[in-house]
Amino acid sequence: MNASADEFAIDVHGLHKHFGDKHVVNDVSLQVRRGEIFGFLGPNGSGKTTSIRMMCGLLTPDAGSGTCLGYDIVREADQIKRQVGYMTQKFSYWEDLTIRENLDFVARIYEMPDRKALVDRTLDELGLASRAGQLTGSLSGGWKQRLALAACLLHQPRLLLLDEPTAGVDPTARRDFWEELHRLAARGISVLVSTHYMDEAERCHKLAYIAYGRLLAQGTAAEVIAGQGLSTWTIEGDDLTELAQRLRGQPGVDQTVAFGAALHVSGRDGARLEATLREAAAGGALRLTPSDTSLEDVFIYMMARSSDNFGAPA
Ligand SMILES: Nc1ncnc2c1ncn2[C@@H]1O[C@H](COP(=O)(O)OP(=O)(O)OP(=O)(O)O)[C@@H](O)[C@H]1O
Repeated sequence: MNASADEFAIDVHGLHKHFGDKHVVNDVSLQVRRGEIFGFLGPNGSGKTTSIRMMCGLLTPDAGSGTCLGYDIVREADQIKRQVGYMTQKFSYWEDLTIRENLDFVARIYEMPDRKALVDRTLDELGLASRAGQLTGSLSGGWKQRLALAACLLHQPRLLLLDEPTAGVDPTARRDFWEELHRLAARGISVLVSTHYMDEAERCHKLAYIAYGRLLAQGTAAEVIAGQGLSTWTIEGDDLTELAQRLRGQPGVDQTVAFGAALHVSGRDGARLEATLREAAAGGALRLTPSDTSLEDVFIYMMARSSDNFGAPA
C-alpha cells in the first residue's frame, strides 16, 4: 500500500496494450478518487474493457504503471482482486437457481466465511430480500442486473469495476441501478463504470472518453464539454437534412448533428459559425437559437476527429 491509496482508488499512468499489431490501449492515464463514480465512455472496441482489466490486475500492461486501491497493478494483482468487484459484460448465473441460491453459490466458490449472514445482508442491502426465492430465469433484465451487482458486492469490495452494466436494460431499471450506485458511492465505494448511455454519463462525478485506445478527454461533464471549446446553435425549420448538407464545410461549421426535429450545428470559431448560420437563415423560415453544447455533441466531435490507429504497425 502507498499513500495515494487514501486519495485515489485508481491511479494509473501511461498504460499500453497491444494485441498482435493492434495498439488497443495507447498511453492511458487516469485517476479515480475514493467514493467517486467515474464514467468510461467511447465507441465499441475502443479499449475500455482492456483498460479496466489492466487496472484490476487481470491483464498485464505492455508498458505503464500504477496502483489500484494502493496496490501495484502489476506486482500485487492478487490483493487487488480480493478487494475489487468486477461485473463483466456477460454476467453468468444459474437460471434454474433462485436469487438466494445464486448468491450462496458465489459465496461458496470464493469460500467466503459466514456465508448465510453475508448473503442475507447483501439481499437486504440491494432490496432483493423479497425476491430471494424467485427463480433467476424468470427475472426481468433489471433484476438480473441487480443480482449481478449483488454478486460482485458479496465480498464487500472497496472498488467496483462495472463493464456496461445496464446494456439492454429499460430506463426505469437503469435509473434504479444508478441510484444504487450513488448510494454505494456515498458509503465510500469507488466505481468505474463503462457505458454508452448519455444520461448515465451525466450522472457520473467524472468522465473519460476513449477512442481507438487513446484517452481524448477526462474531467467533470462540464470540463469535458468546455475542453473542446465548441459553440453550438440549434436550428429548427423545414428541410433540415438538406440544410445540414449545405452547411457542411462552410466557414465556422465543424459539425452538424440531427437531434429529433432540430439540427445542432457546432464549431470552434463561434463568430464565423454565427455569421454562416445567419446568412444561411436569411430570408427563410429557419429558427436559430444559441444553445449549450451537450456531452453528446462533444463525444460525436471527438470521435470524428480521432483517427483509427488500430491495425497500424506497433
Ligand atoms: N484478447 C484479445 N485478443 C485480441 N484482440 C483483443 C482481445 N481483447 C480485445 N481485443 C481487441 O481490442 C480492441 C479493444 O477491445 P475492448 O474490448 O477493450 O473495447 P471496448 O471499448 O471495451 O469495446 P465495447 O464497447 O464493444 O465493449 C478491440 O478491437 C478488440 O477486438
